[in-house]
Amino acid sequence: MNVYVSNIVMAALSFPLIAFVITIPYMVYQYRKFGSIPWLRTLVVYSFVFYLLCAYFLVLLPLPEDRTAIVPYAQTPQLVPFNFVHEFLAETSFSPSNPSTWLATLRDPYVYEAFFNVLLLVPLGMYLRYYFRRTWWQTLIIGFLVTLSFETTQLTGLWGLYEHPYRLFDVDDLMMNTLGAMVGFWMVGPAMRVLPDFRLVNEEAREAGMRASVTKRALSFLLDLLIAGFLGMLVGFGLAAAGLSGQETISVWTDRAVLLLCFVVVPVVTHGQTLGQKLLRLRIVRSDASRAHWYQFLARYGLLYLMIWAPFAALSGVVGLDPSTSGEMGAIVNFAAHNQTLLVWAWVVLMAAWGVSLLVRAVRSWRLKRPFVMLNGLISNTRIMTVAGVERERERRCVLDVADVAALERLIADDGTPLAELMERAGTAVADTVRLHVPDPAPVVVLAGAGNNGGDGWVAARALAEQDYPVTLITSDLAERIKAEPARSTALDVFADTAERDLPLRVLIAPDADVLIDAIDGAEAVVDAILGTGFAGDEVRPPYAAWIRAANRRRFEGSRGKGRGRHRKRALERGRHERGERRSAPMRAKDAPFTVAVDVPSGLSAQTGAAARPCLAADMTVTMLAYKPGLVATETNRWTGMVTLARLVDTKPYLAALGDELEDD
Ligand SMILES: NC(=O)C1=CN([C@@H]2O[C@H](COP(=O)(O)OP(=O)(O)OC[C@H]3O[C@@H](n4cnc5c(N)ncnc54)[C@H](O)[C@@H]3O)[C@@H](O)[C@H]2O)[C@H](O)CC1
Ligand SMILES: [K+]
Repeated sequence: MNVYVSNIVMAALSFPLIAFVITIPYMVYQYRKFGSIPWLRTLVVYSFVFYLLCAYFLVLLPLPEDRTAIVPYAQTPQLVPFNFVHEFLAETSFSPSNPSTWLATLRDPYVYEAFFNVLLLVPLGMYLRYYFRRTWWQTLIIGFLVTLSFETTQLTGLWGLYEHPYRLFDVDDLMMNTLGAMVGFWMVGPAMRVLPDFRLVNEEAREAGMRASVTKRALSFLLDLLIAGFLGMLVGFGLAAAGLSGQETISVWTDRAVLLLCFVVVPVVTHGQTLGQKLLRLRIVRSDASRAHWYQFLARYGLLYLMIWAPFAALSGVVGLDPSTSGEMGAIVNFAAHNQTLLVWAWVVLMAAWGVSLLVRAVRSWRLKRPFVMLNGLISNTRIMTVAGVERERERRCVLDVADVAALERLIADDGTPLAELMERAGTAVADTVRLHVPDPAPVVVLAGAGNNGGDGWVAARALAEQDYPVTLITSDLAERIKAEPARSTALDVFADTAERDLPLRVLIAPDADVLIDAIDGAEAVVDAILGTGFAGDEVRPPYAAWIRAANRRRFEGSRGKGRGRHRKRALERGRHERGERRSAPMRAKDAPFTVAVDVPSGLSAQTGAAARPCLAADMTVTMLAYKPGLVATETNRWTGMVTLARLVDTKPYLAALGDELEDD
């Protein structure tokens, strides 16, 4: 037992070293993959590393003193399966009918070693299922390979480091370890219902990763400094080889040249990325997310260099002053030389104030979730954004009026991609968004209006049902009575498909309030495909108003559970659930379904951003082809939630054509 404990203590002592080594690569990997690093993942990953360390130490330590040591019992591999059972039965006085022998059995090395061998890989099975999302057979294979790596390391005396094996290769260990991985796999199953789902954690990390956080920028800067330091070292070797190593001025200027290369030349070549930024998917752009010019990179990093270098140069100037060599500047030099302590103190205070102001701005930007802008960024009019953030910012700045979106659709259709195909892609994009936020099949309600926005909803409903999500589609009318095209033909298609392929999609036509509320109450996701760009007016007409209210009530008040239908219905009829319409934004209920609006939240004018009564509040809006003015208007994000763009096609050429067309007008 003592050996076990001391090995774990060893692991705990060496863990900080390993953590130190892996932290920068870990951060770079996470930032590249997700854009941000949730603490939960760090906890899981580092605990996993710690666990592996413990496991390997447990099977490999203690090491023999001497490379040539022969540990007798370890020399012949034990290849008989279940040998430990035979040995145990042969050597023990265990009797099932005699309780007094039970305790002794537990203390028997054959028993507790087998038990520990199972225990050893239980955590591995847990991590594999929970964090790495492996299936049972993958866990079985990985568990076996890990234990095989233990046993072969033992058999080969740490891969030849020792001349003879110093621990026994035992088939029983292989079996017990693998069993342990499987036990862990099964054990973690029930816990996964309460543990956070990492697919959602990842999704949130991706959303948060749109921001160029201070840590991410600091890390990229650190990487750049490391790269510049390394290059500087190479240049230093070069100078030494050329016999120029002693020359102070040359090395100062070569250092500056290296900095110029890393912080100005490289960004010019890469259109705004230093190597560190490239690694972390950051980019230097102008404050409006457009491409920055070379002189802006120069200004940005030149100023930073001055801000860092100048105070130190000034300080060393003051400290190095010699009053006896005073020339023309005599009076000043004399003053500085005689008041050095005072000047150094003034310098310290100034630098401290600068440091504090940096800190305050960093904390402020963190609290207010606004980007942290440094002084040199302000002056050079440059910002560091994530590559994804730049993309989004550019999309947001390319806003199309609703009429222009219609014109764009026509251009695309004329070019051979019909509206029905666009609708197919739009609906699929919405279904993909739902699947990202509700990764396992769960009830979904699709509210589909009678226009083409509703058509997108029909496609999304089918796409989700194809992935085994039980979908309830709510429509005001029979599919054949829909007037808009291609919504009508699409809806008929989906309807026929559902019956033919027996998809889990039920269609409710103009359901009464109770049925509607029950469906929404039981949903994990709601798709709002009621009204899109075709909506006009200050009021949403029935029946859609009631649908929107039901969705908002569920969002802000949570589920009322079953059996209180009449109460809910009356409350609904009295219109008491219009919190979403009030000025102050109410809190989203904890258990509210994920609500995604198709193109624009129903009741919100895509053109003006004015919210009608009622207006649906969504967690996310997937808008088609281009941003519309209403989506970027101030104060509309309480209805839209986060807005993402589904391009559907490469719109660039069409946008250019549209621009020409508009100019001609
Ligand atoms: N941009 C694209 O690439 C694509 C967009 N698509 C989707 O189509 C809608 C626009 O469809 P449209 O048929 O023009 O209009 P809507 O469906 O938004 O609405 C028409 C529908 O609404 C009713 N209505 C209007 N005002 C009111 C009101 N005040 N109260 C109640 N009802 C109202 C009207 O009677 C009609 O029935 C766009 O948003 C996209 O989602 C396509 O998928 C193709 C690709
Ligand atoms: K909508």
